[in-house]
Amino acid sequence: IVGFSAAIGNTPVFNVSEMGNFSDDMLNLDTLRKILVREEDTIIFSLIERAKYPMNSRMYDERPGLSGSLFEFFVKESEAVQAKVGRYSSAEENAFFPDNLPPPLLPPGDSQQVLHPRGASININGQIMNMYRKQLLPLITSDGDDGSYAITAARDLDCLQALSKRIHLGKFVAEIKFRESPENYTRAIRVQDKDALMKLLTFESVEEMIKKRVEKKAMVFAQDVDLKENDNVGKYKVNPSVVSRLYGEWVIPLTKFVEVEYLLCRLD
Ligand SMILES: C=C(O[C@@H]1C=C(C(=O)O)C=C[C@H]1O)C(=O)O
Repeated sequence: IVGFSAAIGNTPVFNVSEMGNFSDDMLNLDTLRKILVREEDTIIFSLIERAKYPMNSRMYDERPGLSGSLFEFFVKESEAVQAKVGRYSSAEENAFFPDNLPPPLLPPGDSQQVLHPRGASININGQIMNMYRKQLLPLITSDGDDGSYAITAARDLDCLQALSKRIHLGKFVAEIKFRESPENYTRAIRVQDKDALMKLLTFESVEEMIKKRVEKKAMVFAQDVDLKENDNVGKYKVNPSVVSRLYGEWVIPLTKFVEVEYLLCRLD
């Protein structure tokens, strides 16, 4: 069952997996883009929270007896409990360790299938984990180890889940674009032309706006707030240009990668 739930402010936009109240006229690019804009806040705040702690790299080292690192153990166990409460019954949620997850305790509600079933199973969390650990973390944390592994792992998981959700929402974006222009997409899908698909789904002006907006948001969210004027100008908990780079180099390209992968199997 492939559901989808999201909200803007207090207004649910899609709440399919829980309520089954999806209607086709709610699935449009405008609405989805508003959801992506709101996800920017979640991503930036989660980065700010992680940046409170140093790198804590020992947490990511293999531990004898754990068959992996302390961090992997934390993510696997957290995902197992979240699976039981139904997290992965929503189509925008993908696990980082999807094998052997326990079933939900409650059966998923009646839910409308929005995505093509083949595309629904696309999961690029391996790539997201790699980017996050190897490239992003060193840019937002200081060197060092303060031993606070439980909280650091929890903050990492918040960042990873926020990034993963944003990037995998690309499947819904792709489905909408396909429905809005089926002839053009069908032509490219039939010959499996990835470059043509990439060109069709790309809106450069939207991407430019996003990169500027997330930098501006980071300047607002990551500043130290003080009652004295101008005391903290230029001091940020997370560097705004890193946030813009995160979007330009990783978040947007990976979202588009998901869109292309989804479209390639849209007609299977
Ligand atoms: C997500 C979309 O598709 C593409 C990817 C974008 C993104 O990841 O933010 C933005 C514009 C498009 O090039 C979209 O059109 O909104």
